[in-house]
Amino acid sequence: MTTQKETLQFQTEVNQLLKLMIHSLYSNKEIFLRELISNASDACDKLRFEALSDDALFEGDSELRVDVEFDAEAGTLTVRDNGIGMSRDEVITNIGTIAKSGTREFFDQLSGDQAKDAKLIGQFGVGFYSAFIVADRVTLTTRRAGMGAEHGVRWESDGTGAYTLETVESPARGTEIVLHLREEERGDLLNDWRLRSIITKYSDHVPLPIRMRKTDDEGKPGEEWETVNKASALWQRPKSEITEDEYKEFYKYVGHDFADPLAWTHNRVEGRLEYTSLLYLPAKAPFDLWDRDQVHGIKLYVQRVFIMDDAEQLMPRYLRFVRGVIDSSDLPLNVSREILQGNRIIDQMRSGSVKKVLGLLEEMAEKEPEKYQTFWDEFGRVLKEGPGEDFANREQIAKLLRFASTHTDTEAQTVSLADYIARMPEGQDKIYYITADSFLAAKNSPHLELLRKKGIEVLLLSDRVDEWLTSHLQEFDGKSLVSVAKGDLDLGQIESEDERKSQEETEKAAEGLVERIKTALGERVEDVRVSHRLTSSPACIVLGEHDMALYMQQLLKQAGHELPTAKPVLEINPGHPMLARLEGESDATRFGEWSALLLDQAILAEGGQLEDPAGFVVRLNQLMLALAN
Ligand SMILES: Nc1ncnc2c1ncn2[C@@H]1O[C@H](COP(=O)(O)OP(=O)(O)OP(=O)(O)O)[C@@H](O)[C@H]1O
Repeated sequence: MTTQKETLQFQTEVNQLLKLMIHSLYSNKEIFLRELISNASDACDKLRFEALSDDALFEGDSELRVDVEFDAEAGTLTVRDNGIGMSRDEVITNIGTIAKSGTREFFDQLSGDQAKDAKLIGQFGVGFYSAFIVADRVTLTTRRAGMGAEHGVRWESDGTGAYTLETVESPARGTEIVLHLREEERGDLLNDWRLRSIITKYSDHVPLPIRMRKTDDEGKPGEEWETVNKASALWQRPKSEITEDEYKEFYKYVGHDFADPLAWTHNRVEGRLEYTSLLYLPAKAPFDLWDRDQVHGIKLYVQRVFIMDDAEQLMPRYLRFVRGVIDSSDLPLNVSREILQGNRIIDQMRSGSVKKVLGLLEEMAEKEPEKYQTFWDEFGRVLKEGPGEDFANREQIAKLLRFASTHTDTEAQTVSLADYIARMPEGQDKIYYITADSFLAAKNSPHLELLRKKGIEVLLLSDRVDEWLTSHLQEFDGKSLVSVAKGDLDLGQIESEDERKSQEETEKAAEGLVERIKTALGERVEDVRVSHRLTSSPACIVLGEHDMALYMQQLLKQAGHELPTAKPVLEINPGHPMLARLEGESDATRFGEWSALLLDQAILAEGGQLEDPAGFVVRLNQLMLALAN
């Protein structure tokens, strides 16, 4: 049975991606085979998982495999699997559109420079479309496991804008992809030896047989099939027998990555619990890393049999960049996602694996600090979610954190908490930090004035996650972390008795001014007081110790959250000429306007938003005019 052919258009992004891929990946064209085999193997894994609860899906054939064959005369190369297959709707969504999160960011970052773009595509994931690097027409025929033979689907395209779709009779479940090779590729690729060597190079470790036809004495493919790859579970082999290259290739397969991994840890745990884990750190962050709901990269196996992908129970979110496999000897083979929830074995494997990853990072930070820095630059912001998420490992994660600080005054996050403590002068017993919505806002914050003058280092935190981090990490190595923008700034022993005295005197002398400003600002402020932290700015806003930074409040409000409005405390610097001027102002209205200006600019400097920005502008203009006269 064949229905009429329907022609459908690719999503615009697919067209763009196709063009780009053909141009920038040509020099590495043979990877198309790895991509197609990888998809085929994933499809087999999916079938195995679904069949756990419905054996009938195997349709009597549970020996999952990928076959590769070619026809030199027809100029075709075929990759066939007996995996899950796709329904018509699935073909349209999976093959005609890109539904990945991070797609927009990806297109935004493209530069037109082929080498750079090739790297980006690698990170984004090349997948099925890489077939068009070598083929000028691709025919995909598929039938979903469990559906009748009449539900086969044929998809065909020349990779330029549109594809056709028709329903076909398809007795075999799974997917067959026929590549009609470009004329100039045929000589190179339609060759038994060449294809076998590509398969061994890229897919040796795929834990599923990849077969080709046995050749006769003349090197022509015959009727019988033979397995070309090792098809064994790499992670079950002894470490000493696995080469670096094998580890790297295996990573590209499990991690769906194009580039080599940054590091890995391979462990066999024996005793009460038995499992093997092979966990990788990627070198580059994928485009959807910021999506906290992004799938997780751990494949779960039970006694070498694939169970499921993206087992989120095996890695916490703050380690969602980790890729790899965990193979358990203790779980039952018919385990389901539901069983994994709250399962004791899973919990123990998870905490063991987290320890391994943190250990790997710790060792790298210690022995290869430059390499660790590249890791931090890619994934640091994700790791910062750790102390809030993983209480048990808080100390260990805290050791791995890196920050910008006033010590270097650059945006690079290179300072560890231990570095900071090692530099603390005598008398300092706290770790000072400031959070802001940009590095410059943090660096130039008026709150740092006094500390800078005294040569006290302050960590400059400007990642979104930093407020969350500091609300969960209140202590490190017995020293509390203190925001210099919140609460009373307690400098402890750093301040001398004389300084304290002179501060008290200043406060006394300014009592009258403080009262007048308080009255003028009324309900807008919680309190007005003399500042301790300012040396060159006239005023600043201070939040309660447990209040959220103004820029964060802003963000949450924009996202539709209802927040109680915490009123700020205004701190003034009576030594500043502006305050001296204010003090001399006897006109009550003018005094009120000036006080409001002082408050508004302090809010702005904190990254807050004014309730009445137009009023602020009017007041500012009046002031400028007054000065001009
Ligand atoms: N042989 C296949 N059998 C069943 N489904 C397939 C097959 N090949 C591709 N698909 C489906 O098409 C989707 C898109 O494939 P594609 O290779 O473009 O991206 P991907 O595999 O999701 O990610 P990546 O880009 O990292 O490889 C797959 O997620 C899968 O659902």
